[in-house]
Amino acid sequence: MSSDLISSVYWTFCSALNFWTILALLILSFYQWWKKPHPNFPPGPRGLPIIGVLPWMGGDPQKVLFDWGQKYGPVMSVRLAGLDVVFLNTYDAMNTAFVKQGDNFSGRPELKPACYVLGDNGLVSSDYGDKLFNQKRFAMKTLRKLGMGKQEMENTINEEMFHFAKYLETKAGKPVNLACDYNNVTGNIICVTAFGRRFEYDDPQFKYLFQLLENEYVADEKLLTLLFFFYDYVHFIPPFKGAKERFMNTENAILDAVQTIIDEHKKDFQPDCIRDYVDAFLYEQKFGNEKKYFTDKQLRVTCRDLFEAGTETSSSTLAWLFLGLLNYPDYHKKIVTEVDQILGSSLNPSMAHRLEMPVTCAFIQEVMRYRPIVPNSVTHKTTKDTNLYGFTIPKGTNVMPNIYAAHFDPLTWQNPQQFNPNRHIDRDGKFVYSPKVIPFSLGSRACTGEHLARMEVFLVFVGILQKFTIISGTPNLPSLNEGRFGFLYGTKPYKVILEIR
Ligand code: HEM
Repeated sequence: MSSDLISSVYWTFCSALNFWTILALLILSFYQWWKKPHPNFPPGPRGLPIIGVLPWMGGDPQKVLFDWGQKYGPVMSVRLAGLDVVFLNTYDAMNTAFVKQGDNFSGRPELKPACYVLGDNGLVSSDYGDKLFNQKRFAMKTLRKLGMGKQEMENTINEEMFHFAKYLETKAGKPVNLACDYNNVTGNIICVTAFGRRFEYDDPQFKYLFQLLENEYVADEKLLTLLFFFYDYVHFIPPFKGAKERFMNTENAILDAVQTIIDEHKKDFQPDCIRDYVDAFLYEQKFGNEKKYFTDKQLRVTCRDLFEAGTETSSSTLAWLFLGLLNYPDYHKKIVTEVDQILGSSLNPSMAHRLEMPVTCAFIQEVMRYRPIVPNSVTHKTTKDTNLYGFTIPKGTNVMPNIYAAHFDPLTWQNPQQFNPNRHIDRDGKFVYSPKVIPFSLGSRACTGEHLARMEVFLVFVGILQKFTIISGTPNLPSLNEGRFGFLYGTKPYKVILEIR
C-alpha cells in the first residue's frame, strides 16, 4: 500500500471518528438539557444545551429571574448550565419550604472551591445535621450572652459609633466615599464580639483584614467567582483558574489572620473569665459535653464566617440607606427632624427610641425591601425527596430563596416598584413591622446575626445623622435602581460631604 493510501484511510477514519464523537456529544448534551431531575419537577426556562440560561444572566440577573418568576409562578426551576436550580419566588413559597418543611430544605450544597478551604465547617457552608444544630445553638446562645439583642450590645455599638464619629470628623467638608469606611464600625463590632477587642482604624492587622474582604466582595471578578462556585469543571480554564486562585488565597489569608488571634487567646485563656466568642468556644472544647463538634478548624471557620457575614452585609445596608436619603430629600428632612426631636444632640441612640421614630423605621424597612443586599440569599439544598406546591423536588437539589422577587411580588405589595416608606406607616402614624420583608431569609438557615445587624443598622444610621449633616458629593448621584452585582448587591460608588452639626 502506498503511503498516500495509508494517509487517506487514516484521515477518513479520523473524520468519521470526529463526526461520531461530535454527534455523540451533541446527543448527550441535548439529552442532558432535555432531561429533568424528575418528570414532576417545577417548570421554568431551560435556555440552551450545555450553557442553559447563562447568556441571560449577564445584565441584571435579579430582574431576569423576577420576570421568569412572574411567568412560571412561585416555584420555578432554572437550568444554570448543567445544574437545575429551584427558585422560590414568593414569601409564601419560602415560608412553606424553609419554615413549614425546614428539615427538608435546609441543607447546603458543596460549593467548590469554598469546600476546599472551609470543609464542612463553620456556620454558613455547613450541611444540615447534628453538627450544624449544635453549632448554631451554641452560636445563638453565645451571641445572646455577649449582648446580642440587649443593652450591652447597644453600649458596644454606641461606643464604636463614638470612635467612628471622631474618624468621620477628619473627613468632614470634602467629598468622600464611605462605602468601605462603614466596615470600620461593623467590623469592630464583630471583633469585639468574637475576639474581645476593637482595633484602631489604622491598625495594620485590621486594615489587612479589610483589604482581604474588599478583594473578595468588591473585586471585579465576582461573576467569574460565582460561576466557579457552581461549576467545578471550569477551574482549569484560564480566567476561572486565576479567579479561583485569588479567591482561595484570600480565604486562606483571612483564616490565617483569624488563627493568629485565636492562638493569642489560647495563651491567656482563663475558664472563669469568658471574654468573647473565642473564649466561649475554647471553654466548650476543654470542658463541654460535645467536644467532638468543637474542633480548632470549626472555631477558625466560624470566626471567619462571623467576620465575613457580619461586616460587609451591614455596611452595604448602611450605604443603601444613605443613598436613599440623598435620593429622597423629603424623607431625609423628616428623619433628621425625628432624630433631633427624640435624640437631640447628646442622647445616645437606643433601640427603644424606635417606637418614637416611625419614619426612620419605615425608611429602613423600605430600603431593606427595595434593595435586599443578598437578593438570592445563600443556596440551600434539599435533604430528601420532597414535595412543594405539588411539584417533586428530589434530594440534593439546589434551592435558592429569591428574596428580591418576594420583595417585589405584586400580590403582596401595592406598586412594588415604587420606593415608598409610607407603606410601612399606619393611619395613626405608627410604624408597622412587616414579617414579609425578609432580607435575612427565613427558617433554620436564616441569618444568625439578624438581631445584631438590625441593631447596628439602626444605631449607626441615626448616630451619624445625629452628628453630621449629609450632602451629596457626587454630581451624578446614582438612583436606588442602580447597583453593583457580586456576592452582595451593593450601591454604585457615590460620595457624600459631611458637615459637623
Ligand atoms: C444587614 C445585614 C445582614 C444581612 C442582610 C444578612 C443576610 C443573610 C442571609 C440572607 C443569609 C442566608 C440565609 C439563608 O441561607 O437562607 C445569612 C446567613 C448568615 N448570616 Fe447574615 N446578614 C446580615 C448580617 C449578619 C451579621 C451581622 C452576622 C454576624 C453575627 C451574620 C451572620 C450570618 C451567618 C453566620 C449566616 C449563616 C447561617 C446559616 O447558614 O445557618 N449576618 N445572612
